[in-house]
Amino acid sequence: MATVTSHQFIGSFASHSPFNSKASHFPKDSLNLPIKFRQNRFKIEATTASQTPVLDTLLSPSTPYKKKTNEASLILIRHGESLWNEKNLFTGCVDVPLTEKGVAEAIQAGKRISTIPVDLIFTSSLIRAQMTAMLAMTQHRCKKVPIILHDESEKAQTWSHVFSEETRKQSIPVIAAWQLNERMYGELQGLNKEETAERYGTQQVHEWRRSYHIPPPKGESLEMCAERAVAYFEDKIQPELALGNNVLIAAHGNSLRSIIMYLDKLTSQEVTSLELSTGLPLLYIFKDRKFMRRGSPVGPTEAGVYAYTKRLAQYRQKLDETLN
Ligand SMILES: O=C(O)[C@@H](CO)OP(=O)(O)O
Repeated sequence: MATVTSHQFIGSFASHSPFNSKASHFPKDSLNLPIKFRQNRFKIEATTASQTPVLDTLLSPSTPYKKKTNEASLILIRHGESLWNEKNLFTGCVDVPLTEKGVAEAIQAGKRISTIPVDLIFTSSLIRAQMTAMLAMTQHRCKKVPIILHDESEKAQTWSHVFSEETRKQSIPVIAAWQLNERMYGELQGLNKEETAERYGTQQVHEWRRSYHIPPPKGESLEMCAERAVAYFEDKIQPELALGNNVLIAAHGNSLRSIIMYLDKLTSQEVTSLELSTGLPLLYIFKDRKFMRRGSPVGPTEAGVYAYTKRLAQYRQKLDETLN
């Protein structure tokens, strides 16, 4: 698989959001995704001169453009409870914020990962995932500032330029990608889950919610969701891990289920029983091109999580030395 440096990668992100004005003019395919994105699924786009300033702004020379190690951490966090989780409504791609409980969950998740290295953050384009990533990072002991990249236009790049090298070093780039969005729930969006089960039957609704192949009415099946979320992971996130960059992904129940299915090599049958709690971080180590699941870095198991790799233990020791 082709790899791409952080530099190329972030430069190529600008044109990938169907929610930006440029992208909305592209013709759509049967999934209502702009055809351009499907055709480019495995293609890494070259960086153009006009796409570089945001990257120059946010990635300092100390940020690795070249491989520095064969090991990297990958943290996955499902967003904290949203206002529609609280109301038990199908949410999908509807963009609703976190509840107070969701905010607390995101902060708690941040405490759990506060000594795991993070060089790069990916979120979906939905506010609940972005809030979760940002709130979690307020707890990180590295004290770096997560900064959302805005390269949807040349003006957005220029106007968000940071002029201090020192400040850049204290920043973590955040890339928002629609491909990591929650599965599009079609005509179920906004409906109450319990009422929908009463109307269509528990079995039918369970199949819509958890089966791999069966889509909800006019929505995406997990398989369709995986097609864009896993493709994005393989094309854009995995190359960063391969370069030794530590990555945090804040996304959604189903986009993360599809990514975990890929990481853990689950079958379409096994994934039906995979449930993710809101605000619970999961840690993977990417080493020698393999993903090793390390569970959730929390309380009693924390020592175990750190014991898994020398590199994590060293990072933590360095934080202790700097901050104590
Ligand atoms: O409503 C949704 O978008 C999702 C996640 O909250 O629901 P489900 O649990 O059915 O996948």
